[in-house]
Amino acid sequence: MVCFSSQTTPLSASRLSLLLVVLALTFIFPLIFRGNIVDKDGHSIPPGPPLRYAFLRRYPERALRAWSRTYGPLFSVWMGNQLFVVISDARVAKDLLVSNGAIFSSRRQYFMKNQTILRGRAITATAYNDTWRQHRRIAMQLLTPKAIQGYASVLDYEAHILIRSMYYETGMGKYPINPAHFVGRYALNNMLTVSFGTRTDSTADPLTESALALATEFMDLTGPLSNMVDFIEPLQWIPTSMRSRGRRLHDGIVDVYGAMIMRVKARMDAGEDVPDCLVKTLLLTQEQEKLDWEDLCMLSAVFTLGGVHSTSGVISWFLALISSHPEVQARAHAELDSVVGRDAWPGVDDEQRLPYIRAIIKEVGRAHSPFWLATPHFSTEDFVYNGMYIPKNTGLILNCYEIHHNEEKYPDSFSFNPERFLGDTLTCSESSKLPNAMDRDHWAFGAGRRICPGIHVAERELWLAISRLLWAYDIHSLPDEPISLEEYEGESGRTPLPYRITLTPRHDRVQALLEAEEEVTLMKL
Ligand code: HEM
Repeated sequence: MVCFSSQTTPLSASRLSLLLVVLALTFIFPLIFRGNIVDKDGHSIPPGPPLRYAFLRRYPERALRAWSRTYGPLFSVWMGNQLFVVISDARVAKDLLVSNGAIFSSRRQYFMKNQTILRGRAITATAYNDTWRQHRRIAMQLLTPKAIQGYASVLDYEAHILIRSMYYETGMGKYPINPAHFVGRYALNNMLTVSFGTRTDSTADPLTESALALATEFMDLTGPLSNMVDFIEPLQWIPTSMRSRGRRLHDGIVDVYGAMIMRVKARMDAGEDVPDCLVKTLLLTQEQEKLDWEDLCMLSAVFTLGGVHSTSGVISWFLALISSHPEVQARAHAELDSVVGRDAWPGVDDEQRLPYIRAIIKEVGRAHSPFWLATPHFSTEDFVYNGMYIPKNTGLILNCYEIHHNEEKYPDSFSFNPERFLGDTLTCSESSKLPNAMDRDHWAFGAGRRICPGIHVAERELWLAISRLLWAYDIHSLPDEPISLEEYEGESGRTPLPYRITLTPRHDRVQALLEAEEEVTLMKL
């Protein structure tokens, strides 16, 4: 029984320190260690590491891989007060993100990406609601296979310019180059075409230069697990440099893309025949769709933010990998010579006839996905999966790194081996709809209702660039500059570290074709 007396005795020093320790532990413990949550039927959240984390800055995919080895294909990790479950198995990914897409298709409102930079817009930052449906529907008008036919000649032309600019820039194969600039401009021009019906000859155009700089800053600031400010709320109230960078990026997007929209509007107002593009669609339907100015700016930016680094990153990885795998390259050259020959280069219609080149592209996407953690989904209802509780408002991470290194599906998964995709005749989009998750080629484009809407155009871009680079060149690394395949840069989008290669024209027909095609008619842009 506890007695209270009016006569208090002073606490001894040792009791006081014990009390302080208890108090400190009561408040600090829950900040440091994981919490368990149990539903009304006693199901616990999936197991996971004992600590809470403020951020996982460098190579988060490696930490997730190690944890999945310990805790299994569905584990949980606390980032501050935010619970994430990490999906490291294709079957679990399909069960949750695809079959239960009605529950697992929202987005967490990250402080940096969603609240500060994109302000809940630009499709990718929008919660699973009617606005998201509306914005995605508008974007899809430009991204379906049928819509792509409308600008197919421009994609073809850009692939031509890519091969030709590399040809002359290397002095017809004499000098090495860093390909990043060339593939960056290729992907940028394709996205400028789809978004604004325009292109650039030089990335030195101030607006395009700014658009590229914004895309790079976006990648740097939006890693799903890399920003402490996303997980420690008090940091959001004070003026940190991260917060200022995020705000500057938001303003930059509105200014730069706003100016680009105004250019299109001026052309339309002047009665010019502006080609079909996202911004034309937005301007023509702005009233009917009730889109405000910020909607317009964010929607017009999203293809460049999402579709440049990613596509150019895959092509950069292709060039890095192919230089270090001469046997793969020799086989690709042999296939090209026997199927399309040397008088013409491969086009879209040749895709099914060149299974090895298709396999190379899929293998690059598997071995070096630009987004190892995809873009986290967010749950909008409580759910129990295999006896494990996934509460409403949980972030779901598609751990592509681990899924792409599943030895059952991809034996010897750390080696680059296109042969594993021979016999796969489906596009990535078709493959994502296969009933058996283990049959899907890879998960680089995400999953379920949020799957990358740019998948068709990205596949077309990759095909045109990679098949023609192989047709035109012998691609080599420099003897004294080995290319690192281990290291990455960028926080949310992975690209290889800078490297140089030589591109030696494979035969005389390369120059003949590049010069003959100089007259390629570019759509009136
Ligand atoms: C190789 C190239 C590309 C890769 C690997 C890629 C990958 C991804 C991934 C992983 C996601 C998240 C999917 C999810 O939440 O499950 C995504 C979303 C998105 N991507 Fe791509 N992407 C690529 C190219 C493009 C292109 C070319 C465009 C535009 C034309 C684009 C536009 C978008 C948009 C708007 C979203 C947000 C979708 C939403 O939240 O509903 N992407 N992409």
